[in-house]
Amino acid sequence: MRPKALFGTVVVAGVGLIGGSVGLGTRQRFLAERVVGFDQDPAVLEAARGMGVIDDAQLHPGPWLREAELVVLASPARALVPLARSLEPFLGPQTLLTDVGSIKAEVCRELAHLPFVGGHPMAGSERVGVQHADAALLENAVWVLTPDETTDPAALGTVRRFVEQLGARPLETTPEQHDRLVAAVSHLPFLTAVALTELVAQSGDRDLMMLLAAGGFRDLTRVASGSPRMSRDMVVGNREALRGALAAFRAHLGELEALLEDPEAMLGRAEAAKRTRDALPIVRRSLLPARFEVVIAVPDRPGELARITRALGEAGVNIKDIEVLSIREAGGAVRLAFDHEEGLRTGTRALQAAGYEVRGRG
Ligand SMILES: NC(=O)c1ccc[n+]([C@@H]2O[C@H](COP(=O)([O-])OP(=O)(O)OC[C@H]3O[C@@H](n4cnc5c(N)ncnc54)[C@H](O)[C@@H]3O)[C@@H](O)[C@H]2O)c1
Ligand SMILES: O=C(O)C(=O)C[C@]1(C(=O)O)C=C[C@@H](O)C=C1
Repeated sequence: MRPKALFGTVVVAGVGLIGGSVGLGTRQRFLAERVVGFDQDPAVLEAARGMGVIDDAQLHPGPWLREAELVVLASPARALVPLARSLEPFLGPQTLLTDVGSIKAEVCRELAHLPFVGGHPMAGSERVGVQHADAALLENAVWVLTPDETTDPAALGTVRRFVEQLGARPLETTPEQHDRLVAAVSHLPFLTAVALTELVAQSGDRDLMMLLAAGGFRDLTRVASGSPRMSRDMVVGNREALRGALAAFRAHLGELEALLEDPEAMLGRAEAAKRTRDALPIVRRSLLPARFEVVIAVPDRPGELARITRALGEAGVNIKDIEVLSIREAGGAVRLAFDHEEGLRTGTRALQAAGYEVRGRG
């Protein structure tokens, strides 16, 4: 009784923090019949399979790729184009490609001959690798899509639907506009974090400074704990836009230094900064707490919600919260939260007995 998925086979190429989160979201929300993970590291693939991030694993490109309807490229940015080139000879005529890389102009230019739609989820964490993958990372995140004049509108529509069904919010820009915007809001913050950590690491008072570092230093340097290779690729790959942002930032620092002699003017700047920071939109990652939750595939038929609640009610399981994740033509997915471990176990059994396919939020 599982509704037809959006895709047959989805391939995630590069099963790290972001690729793993895409794989988890795709599986948890029943967006594909099968998720195949492709990575250069066999240990990553083994972990991904163990965590339920992927259904199958592949270490080398090959004829298995012909089945793919969607390939999500999720390696560090400098490897994205070579990775796509290594997969290209094996792709079927129906295969659509997208990516999650932090820079867009170069990858969109180099892959313009393919059915490719550039993408970048504006979400992540300072953690590295598939073991930290979490589908909730992508929920409610702005996900930039960067079509250009070579992009097929139907391909763009398909990738937009995929992103929406993962729970993210697609937003379109050109590849060049994307790279200018993220230079200021993502890449410059990373370089600032590196500079701040260097300042402390190279100080004669390093050990004392590390002890005194409270929220200010920790919040401002958090992204320095992310994948060094991912971050290096991101800033080096966007160096032109980043140079402009760095020049502007240096000018701001210079002005602020001068205002150390002018307390009133400094107060004005601090007040303006507070207004800007406080106006950042609040991102609601998930409606429900991730503990004691399941997602079930629900066919589009009258009375389905009543069947679900009856099955759980008869098993004596209390539903703590319920959320409709996606509604597709043939049905969708519903997330259910229970009070405790026992509710989760009994609820899962009752839903399976009623014929539903149940997935954990793992
Ligand atoms: N980390 C973030 O916060 C974040 C947020 C948004 C987008 N991104 C983008 O997502 C992509 C992945 O970043 P991540 O943080 O998940 O990195 P990660 O280091 O956690 O994972 C990268 C994975 O790619 C694999 N890999 C590397 N080269 C490969 C190749 N040639 N072929 C196959 N697999 C390969 C690695 O083994 C690893 O499993 C990057 O392009 C990055 O710019 C990252
Ligand atoms: O660590 C986080 O919270 C992030 O969202 C990471 C972050 C960012 O700079 O904001 C890092 C790189 C990406 O391309 C997108 C997001």
